Amino acid sequence: MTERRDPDALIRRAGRGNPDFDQHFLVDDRVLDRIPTYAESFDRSHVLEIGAGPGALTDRLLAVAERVTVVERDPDFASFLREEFADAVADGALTVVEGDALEVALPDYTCSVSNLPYSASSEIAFRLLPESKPAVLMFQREFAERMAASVDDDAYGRLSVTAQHYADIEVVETVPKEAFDPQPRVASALVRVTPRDPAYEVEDEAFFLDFVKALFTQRRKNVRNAIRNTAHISHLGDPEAVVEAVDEDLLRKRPGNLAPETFAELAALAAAHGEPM
Ligand SMILES: C[S@@+](CC[C@H](N)C(=O)[O-])C[C@H]1O[C@@H](n2cnc3c(N)ncnc32)[C@H](O)[C@@H]1O
Repeated sequence: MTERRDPDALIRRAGRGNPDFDQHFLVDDRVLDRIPTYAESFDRSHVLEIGAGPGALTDRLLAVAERVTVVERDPDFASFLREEFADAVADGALTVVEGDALEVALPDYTCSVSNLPYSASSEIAFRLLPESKPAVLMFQREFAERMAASVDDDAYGRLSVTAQHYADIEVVETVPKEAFDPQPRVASALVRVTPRDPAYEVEDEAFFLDFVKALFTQRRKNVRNAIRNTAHISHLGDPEAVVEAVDEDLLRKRPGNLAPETFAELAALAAAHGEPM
């Protein structure tokens, strides 16, 4: 492999990151070199990178992808990237989009590989997940673990059910804060996102996601009370009719102990009996 750009030298040329703008740049070469390998099984012909900063990851993505599109909100880093990677821009391998990843139109990419800005990582993840494209994404470690958690894990919750509605989610590597400059306060983790249909049928996706959100606001109550107490969030006109339609054993469980497919069963009963508004 050709020598990749030194991340510290890129930061010296581009300017240091400002933590107030979510700018924690990866400086550990081994982590940077490994990230594209987690996307080896994906179609890497057009990679989308959200938040490129001084471009250390961009450099590694250009080595394996036919095309890379980066979205960078900071105008100084966007113009630095255009200069630093002028050859790749000129031959069409790199497109630099200056703007907010929550607002710009996304290109027709094949997979996303990104070290996300943490304050917007949840919103960006839930912009990418419904696109049904594979991804390798860096999050705060705790967030990554909640995304990937199974029903028996302590970290299991609304985030696990909603993220796994769209894809298989696995934590492929935890990354210590020392791998960044400036260092964040907490550790990070890389998550691999492999889109697939859920193992259950959902007729009305928006209602299902609202219903899951509603029940998890009462994760330690039993399902009976959680359904009764959250009709304003799940928009149910008749929550009592749902309680009557649900099996007694299930009503005694807690939302935090229900597998995604059980949420789907409950949501179907709620949609059929609860007069969703
Ligand atoms: C955690 S840094 C990652 C930088 C680089 N990819 C790396 O790994 O070193 C996140 C980057 O996202 C940019 N950013 C922050 N909010 C953004 C947003 N809403 N849309 C696009 N980029 C954003 C920041 O300016 C920063 O360059």
